Amino acid sequence: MSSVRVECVVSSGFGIGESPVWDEKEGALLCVDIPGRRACRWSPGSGQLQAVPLDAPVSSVALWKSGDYVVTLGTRFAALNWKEQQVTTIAHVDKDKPNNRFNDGKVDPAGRYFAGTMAEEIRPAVLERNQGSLYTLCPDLSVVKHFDRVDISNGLDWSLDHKTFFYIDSLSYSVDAFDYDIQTGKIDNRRSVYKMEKEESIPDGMCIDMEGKLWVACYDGGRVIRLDPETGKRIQTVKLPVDKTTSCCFGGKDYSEMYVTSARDGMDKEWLSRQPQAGGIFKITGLGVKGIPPYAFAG
Ligand SMILES: O=C(O)[C@H](O)[C@@H](O)[C@H](O)[C@H](O)CO
Ligand SMILES: [Zn+2]
Repeated sequence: MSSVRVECVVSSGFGIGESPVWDEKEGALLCVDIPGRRACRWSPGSGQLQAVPLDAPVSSVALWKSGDYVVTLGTRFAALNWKEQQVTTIAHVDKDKPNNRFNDGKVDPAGRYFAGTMAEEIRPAVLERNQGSLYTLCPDLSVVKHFDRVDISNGLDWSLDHKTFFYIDSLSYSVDAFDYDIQTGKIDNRRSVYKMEKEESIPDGMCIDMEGKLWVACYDGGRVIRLDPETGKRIQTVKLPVDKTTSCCFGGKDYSEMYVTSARDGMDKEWLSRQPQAGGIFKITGLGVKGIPPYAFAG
């Protein structure tokens, strides 16, 4: 058994840190601060955290074949030119729902950008229910809506054979699977593959490893858990020193390290004084399993 080590690598408090993505070309970790309205890039070499301020809550960031990034910003899909700090709107969703915003998003193995929406929260996990939908931004820049009546659209990833799409609507306390058609990007046959245990609290961001197992960040659970979607069993738990763990991805050399984002919003003074690293970014080493590189938007 390798020895698992958890280290706080960025302590500058993210309101809600989210959407960690390893940018291999830059050797850096991308992520966002949703209420802080900034897209961030952290370089392990220099330890430098760069940030691009944006004009709306930014909930996910993805690589783009063009060399720019794509982000979900408010209820828009947008292009982000990092160097020029310039944002261009690509498409607009939920136009009839002014209180909505995008939440988590990720690119599928064919280069489609999947992202879902939710009503803005009154406080963590408290919001108007059923307001969200799941969307895809296709490489031809058209948008497809898969379904609505989502509470908090969250973690997503695809099986290694691309035949299954995994998805989390946080307030269902379940990790779900759909049949996935990589040719068309269509999803079908929804079922639950894991029900959260009480102490695991709310399922949030998620990623898959090289063995096809799922890692889920547990919001208010202070941990990431490794699940076998075939058996529906939890295989491993890694605890973190903060309760509001929001998402995870693999990165670093050969995708052998895991990065975990966290949030500090919704914590009072006393809670924050017990968990001063809340809102930080954590690196986990020694997991003994690697991840896979993120896909880039093909538009
Ligand atoms: O990180 C996210 O995905 C949301 O934007 C957060 O708001 C939390 O998930 C939510 O509060 C937990 O239920
Ligand atoms: Zn999330």
